Amino acid sequence: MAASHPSTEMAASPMVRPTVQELAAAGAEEPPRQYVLPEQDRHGDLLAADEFPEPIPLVDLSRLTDADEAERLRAALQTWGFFLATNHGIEDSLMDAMTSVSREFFRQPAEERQKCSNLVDGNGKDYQVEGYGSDKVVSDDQVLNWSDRLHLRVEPEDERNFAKWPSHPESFRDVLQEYASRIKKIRDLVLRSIAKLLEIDEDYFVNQISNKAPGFARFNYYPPCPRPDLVLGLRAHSDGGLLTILFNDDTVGGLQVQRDGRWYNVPAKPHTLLINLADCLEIMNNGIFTSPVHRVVTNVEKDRLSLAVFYAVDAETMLEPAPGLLDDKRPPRYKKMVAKDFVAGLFEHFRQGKRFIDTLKI
Ligand SMILES: O=C(O)CCC(=O)C(=O)O
Ligand SMILES: [Fe+2]
Repeated sequence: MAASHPSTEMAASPMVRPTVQELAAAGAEEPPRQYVLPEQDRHGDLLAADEFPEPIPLVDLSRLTDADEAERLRAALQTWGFFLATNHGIEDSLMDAMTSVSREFFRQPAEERQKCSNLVDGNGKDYQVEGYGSDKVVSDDQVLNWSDRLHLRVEPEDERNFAKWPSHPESFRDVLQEYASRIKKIRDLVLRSIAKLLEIDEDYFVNQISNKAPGFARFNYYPPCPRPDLVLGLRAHSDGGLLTILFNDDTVGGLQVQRDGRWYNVPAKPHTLLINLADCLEIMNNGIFTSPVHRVVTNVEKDRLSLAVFYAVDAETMLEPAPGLLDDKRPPRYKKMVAKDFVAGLFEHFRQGKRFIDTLKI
């Protein structure tokens, strides 16, 4: 089942337990039972998903002012809710540096990684939103994801908490800061282009992002798994915020997207960015473009890394369809809700394997 997964995580009382990376390194033949999906949710093997149908939704960001490229964006969003961005202006060298510092972080010995732990005082009872760790256990019947992550706030800039940012490799901080400042521009370009497609004020969505609105970088690390047929690297979900910019491993597949009840392997291309709509933007555009449900499967041999940056709105923002999209013939399709209540609902629904946005549909 699909859930909306928030960019921040549930406050809870986790048990101290090995990270998935440590489990994988220990070489067990079977994943521990907490990771094993109920039978009806298993996905057989990687072939359970179809190959991605042509054409792959590629959008050239340097040409978005051209009508034909804007139409490609519309087609991609209508069909998939995401696209692969080319000519986004970030040099290959910066993207390669981002990959390399991320890899280096996860390659360090566990004690080094734990210096960024999200557990408060390492006591295993309290944890903070930012930092390194795996899923938090909040109930006995929770099915855990076969992945670990490093979760860091990148927006607003003055709320970056460098105490949680890795100090090794040394360049990590500079590279992430540079990358974050570059993709923020891409965020605004894409939000403006979407508003234009919808024929509303070009700045409508950008203006929903106040200077307090959070942006989180989430480095996902998926270790190899001895039984990829039994687990998911990341359970089916849609992203809870406004827009997500994903920098995906182009050498190891695993991301799948759902359309009309079927799963498709999402293609990855070197040095492209995958940009997807998230739930709050689905509400704001009154469901014309929807937030895609996706998941990650693992494989026996290779580890996989991705970097998702989630852009959200400020807690006090009212989530509602843009007034410019409503008239007698186009009534609102979603109930209004303050963003902080939406985020609170996300947590609970994600835990239950449901999408909170579905409960707002009129
Ligand atoms: O690892 C991926 O490709 C996707 C990650 C993702 O969906 C997420 O972090 O929300
Ligand atoms: Fe996601």
